[in-house]
Amino acid sequence: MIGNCRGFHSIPIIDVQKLRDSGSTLDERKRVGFELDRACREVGFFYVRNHGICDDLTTRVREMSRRWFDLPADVKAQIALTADCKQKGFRGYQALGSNVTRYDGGFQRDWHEAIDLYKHFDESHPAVMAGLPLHGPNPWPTQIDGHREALETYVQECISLGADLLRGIALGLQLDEDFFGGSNAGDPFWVMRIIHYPPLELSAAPSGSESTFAALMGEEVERSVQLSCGEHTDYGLLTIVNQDENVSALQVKNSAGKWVAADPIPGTFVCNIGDMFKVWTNGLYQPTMHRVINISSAKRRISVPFFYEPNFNTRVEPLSQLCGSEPPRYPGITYGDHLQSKVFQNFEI
Ligand SMILES: O=C(O)CCC(=O)C(=O)O
Ligand SMILES: [Fe+2]
Repeated sequence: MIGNCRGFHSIPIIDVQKLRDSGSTLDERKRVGFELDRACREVGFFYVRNHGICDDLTTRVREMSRRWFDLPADVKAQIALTADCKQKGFRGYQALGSNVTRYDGGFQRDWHEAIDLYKHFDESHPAVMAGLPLHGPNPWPTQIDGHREALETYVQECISLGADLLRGIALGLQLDEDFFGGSNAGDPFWVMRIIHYPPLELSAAPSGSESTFAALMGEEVERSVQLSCGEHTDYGLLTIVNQDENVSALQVKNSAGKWVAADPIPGTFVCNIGDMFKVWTNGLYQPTMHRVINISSAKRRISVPFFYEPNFNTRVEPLSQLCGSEPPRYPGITYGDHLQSKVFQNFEI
């Protein structure tokens, strides 16, 4: 039951006000759900407007993070993700070039620095005491006044928006409106990456400046070419990206292999679906390949993707109503196992 035609050339913009409005009718929410469902089948990306997160907070999160990345390397290193952190929840700062994108038979270093944060667990939490993988406290950045507080508020807002969007998508899939709540994704094992992409230094890139530039502007990019973030799909359910308003860098691949720009649109977030939707919908929704190339100007770029994920222990399996009479196309998977298999390969530190 594959209903997607993915030769898109643009990314739809969806007004999600009715999903947030406590006075909305089920029919009104279903109408938004149908638009989301169509975007998920045909593109895998969509912009949301009237999402309810105030622009001031969204901008403050980026501006404070920009100032944080300006701090000296030794200060940033105070919250560095080190080999030791792998035992302590995999959170922290990664310097330029320590993050990698894996390809068959190799990897490519991404040209960005970042702070990774996850759902927070105090040291005394039983899951941390028991040594559960990826469970631990967040090393919140505290050097810029108000940064931590802004990030914590922003996380709560993203959880609330993510839950609203997932209720809409559930309706679009003709599932119970609360399907993605409770033991499925009602206690999301969220991830937030705060990312700084300096402009790509083309002359320093491995295959030489002019040919590198030509390759970056063309449809195919050689693996040796340095990218801000290599081509990938996201691991979980739903990603909500807060990106700088004046830089064009995020690109989305359509079925013809063409890259479609997901440029910032003021007042919106660009959102995309991840691998877990592919499994739950038995392939009806396919996560779309995307990459980041910051070459548009000498400007650096800040983006803060928030990943709304299933609960850590959720078993994700193709839904029988989406399999019809066919056997499921994908094996079931426990979200926490999938996350570990991905995260443990992401760093060369
Ligand atoms: O920076 C962006 O726009 C998106 C980054 C991204 O795709 C990711 O971190 O998964
Ligand atoms: Fe991504």
